[in-house]
Amino acid sequence: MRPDLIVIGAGAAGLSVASGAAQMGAQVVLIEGGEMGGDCLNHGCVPSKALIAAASAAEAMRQAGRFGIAPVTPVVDFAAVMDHVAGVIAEIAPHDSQARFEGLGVRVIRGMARFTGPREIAVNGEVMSARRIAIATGSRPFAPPVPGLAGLPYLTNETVFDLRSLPRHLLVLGGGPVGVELAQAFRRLGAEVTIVQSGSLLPREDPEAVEVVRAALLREGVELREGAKVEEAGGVEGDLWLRVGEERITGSHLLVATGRRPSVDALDLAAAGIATDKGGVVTDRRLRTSERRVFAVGDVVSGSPDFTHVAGYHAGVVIRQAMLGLPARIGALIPRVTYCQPELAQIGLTEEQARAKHGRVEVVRHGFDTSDRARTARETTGWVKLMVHRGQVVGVTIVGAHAGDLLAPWVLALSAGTRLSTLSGLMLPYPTLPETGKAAAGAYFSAKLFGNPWVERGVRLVQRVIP
Ligand SMILES: Cc1cc2nc3c(=O)[nH]c(=O)nc-3n(C[C@H](O)[C@H](O)[C@H](O)COP(=O)(O)OP(=O)(O)OC[C@H]3O[C@@H](n4cnc5c(N)ncnc54)[C@H](O)[C@@H]3O)c2cc1C
Ligand SMILES: NC(=O)c1ccc[n+]([C@@H]2O[C@H](COP(=O)([O-])OP(=O)(O)OC[C@H]3O[C@@H](n4cnc5c(N)ncnc54)[C@H](O)[C@@H]3O)[C@@H](O)[C@H]2O)c1
Repeated sequence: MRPDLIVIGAGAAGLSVASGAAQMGAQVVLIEGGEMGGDCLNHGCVPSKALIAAASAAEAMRQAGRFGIAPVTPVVDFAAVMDHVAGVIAEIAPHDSQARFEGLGVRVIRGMARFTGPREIAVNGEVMSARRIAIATGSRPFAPPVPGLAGLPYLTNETVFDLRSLPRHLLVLGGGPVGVELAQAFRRLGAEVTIVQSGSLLPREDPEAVEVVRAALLREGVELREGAKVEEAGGVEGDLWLRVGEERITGSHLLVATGRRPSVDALDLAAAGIATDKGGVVTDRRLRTSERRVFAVGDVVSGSPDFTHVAGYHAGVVIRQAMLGLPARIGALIPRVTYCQPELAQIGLTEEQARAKHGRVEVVRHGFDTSDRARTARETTGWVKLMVHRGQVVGVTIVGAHAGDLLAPWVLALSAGTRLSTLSGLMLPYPTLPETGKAAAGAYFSAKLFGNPWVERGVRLVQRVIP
């Protein structure tokens, strides 16, 4: 039988394409060369957020004094923490499992796939073709060509969640989202941690928001080495070093978190005539590759940011086209959250991007220190920042506790083109954190209304005429 669709890769992107297509009645073959669930379930979002949850429980014990509860230094059973992490993965795994997909009518093949022609795939010695193919092979951690690094027993996101004992001193090479989230988590669990970052921390994010995160990391004892060019790495297991200039930065373990590279090598895309560049598979905005009936989705797409929600969104774009024959293309609005504490969330343009694109931009910032709910929880660090161009919000940055959750109404507002006046006029329950976003929207108008001589003159006039 010739299937309607072959999906290569059973991570967030491939699983979403395969389940959607199968549930719409298509004949689907899903090929996975590693673990079902891919990076997000096994080595990415799920274990990292489970570790972060354990770490924040430990930190809450240290910080309990602000509530009148005796603060304690937590006794961390690291192996038990890692059991918790593994337990969360195991709880979610059935959703991504071979059994579930077979139950949906998908033929699941465990093996590495490669192209043998434009729409022909070989796996485990079997050659098959399909009307359409989706490449969903994701990405792998990338280690920079630092002399000496390749020979060291370093960790990546693929191995760090297998640790059974807490590193004494974790060196983290790379200060992007992986580095920052894991550095803080390990520090809170009791390790010494040093981040060594070539530029500044979280370089894609609003520098003012990053400053709030930086201050929190430093306060908690994470050592930061920004602007550090690592020239050499060396040492032996348990005693490793990174050389920056004349100085050796030492630690017991090394986590390399210096970015990702698309997983394309095993696919032999040249055999299919599918174009790639160093970012991955080249697609148009409909996610079609240079071979029009072959799509690419998720991390493997060149120029697309690596997020699970992007992978899921890509799947929808492909299913609409491949299953229903409807036109669909990817949009430009991609939210993102770094789950350090305080969290850092972004949708649309940052302040710098908004100024570069629109020139005249009004920026409104409202602090959580004005939120009664934040005060009750003693979590008043951070703010909501709105970038407004001609009355329309073009970007939102939130840094603070629960920033990721607080982003949701702004994702809707920016997607729907909601006017700021609608947002400032909302009645939100008191006391809740989203009130801070509403207050930021209100501040945009109050700056124009209060103390404005024209408004004052108008009010005086109205007061004279109304009974
Ligand atoms: C530590 C960490 C934390 C993260 N946290 C978040 C987060 O909080 N939120 C978020 O949105 N994103 C997060 N991400 C990013 C997220 O994990 C990825 O964007 C997402 O997993 C991409 O899914 P994918 O399906 O494109 O690729 P993958 O999950 O990489 O899946 C690709 C699959 O294809 C298989 N494969 C590869 N080549 C072949 C082949 N030739 N034949 C057969 N199978 C093949 C692989 O084995 C793999 O299972 C995190 C990433 C990391 C590393
Ligand atoms: N919360 C989330 O949604 C989340 C969390 C983790 C990862 N992710 C995704 O995974 C992707 C990969 O994350 P990442 O943090 O590994 O990559 P990244 O590319 O975002 O950050 C890596 C950092 O390492 C630095 N770096 C590179 N080479 C270096 C060197 N030789 N020495 C010192 N520093 C160096 C870079 O300046 C960069 O800031 C992210 O871009 C993101 O899309 C998302």
